[in-house]
Amino acid sequence: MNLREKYGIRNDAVITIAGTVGVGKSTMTNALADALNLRTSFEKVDTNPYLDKFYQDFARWSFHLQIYFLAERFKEQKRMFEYGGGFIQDRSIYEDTGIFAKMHYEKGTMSEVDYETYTSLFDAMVMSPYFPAPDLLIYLEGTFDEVVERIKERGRPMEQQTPIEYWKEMNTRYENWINNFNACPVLRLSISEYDLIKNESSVEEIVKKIGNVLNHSQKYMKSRS
Ligand SMILES: Nc1ncnc2c1ncn2[C@@H]1O[C@H](COP(=O)(O)OP(=O)(O)O)[C@@H](O)[C@H]1O
Ligand SMILES: Nc1ncnc2c1ncn2[C@H]1C[C@H](O)[C@@H](COP(=O)(O)O)O1
Repeated sequence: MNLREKYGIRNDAVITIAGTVGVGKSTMTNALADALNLRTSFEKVDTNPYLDKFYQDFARWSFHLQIYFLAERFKEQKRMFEYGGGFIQDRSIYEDTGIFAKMHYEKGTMSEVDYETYTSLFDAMVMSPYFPAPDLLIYLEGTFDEVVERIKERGRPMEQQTPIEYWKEMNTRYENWINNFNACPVLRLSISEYDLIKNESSVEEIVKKIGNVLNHSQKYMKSRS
């Protein structure tokens, strides 16, 4: 019996991994997809035509970047829908609007009219049938120092040049955002409690927690019967 069956997790489950930049979402996505034998849905960073430019000039590129991310996430959402689920997703669409677009608007690096255009497009897309909420959102949390250390260690040049205040602001926003998030069940994991790199077997503990939350979720149980 594999881990997914052992902990009663369905093969059409959609689990999204949320958390601030560098906290370990991609690493977790890969580890869980392997352990549960589910597909992955990643946000592509290397082929993003706006990301580098955006980090050099937020005000000039923030709208373009948000529209690009929205289009990419919509395509991924459609792909997951067409497969009938069975995915681990690296970052939720809820973070684009709830964290990034909002932060740039409130900090003055996205204009009001651009923000309104973006949010109306977002609302129209997210209310479509391609957007059922995921079965579970796993929120990865770490201290600010741990996260900054990981951003440094990963070494993406555009992120190294970004002032530390940007990551601090994002961290604070994430804490508020997750405390108010209610679109689907949430499992919070502290990154100091596991180490997927040095201790591969720690993934089973996480799968067990996922099974517990999913099997207590009404929506999940209802669609099972
Ligand atoms: N469990 C972990 N223990 C130690 N380092 C980790 C762990 N998960 C991720 N990392 C490291 O932290 C950095 C950021 O991880 P990544 O998965 O790319 O984050 P994200 O997708 O959230 O931006 C990478 O250098 C990665 O190797
Ligand atoms: N919606 C977004 N707006 C601005 N920047 C974003 C958005 N989504 C992702 N990003 C950035 C943050 C990182 O530099 C890369 C990849 O994110 P990561 O958390 O490392 O997977 O894209």
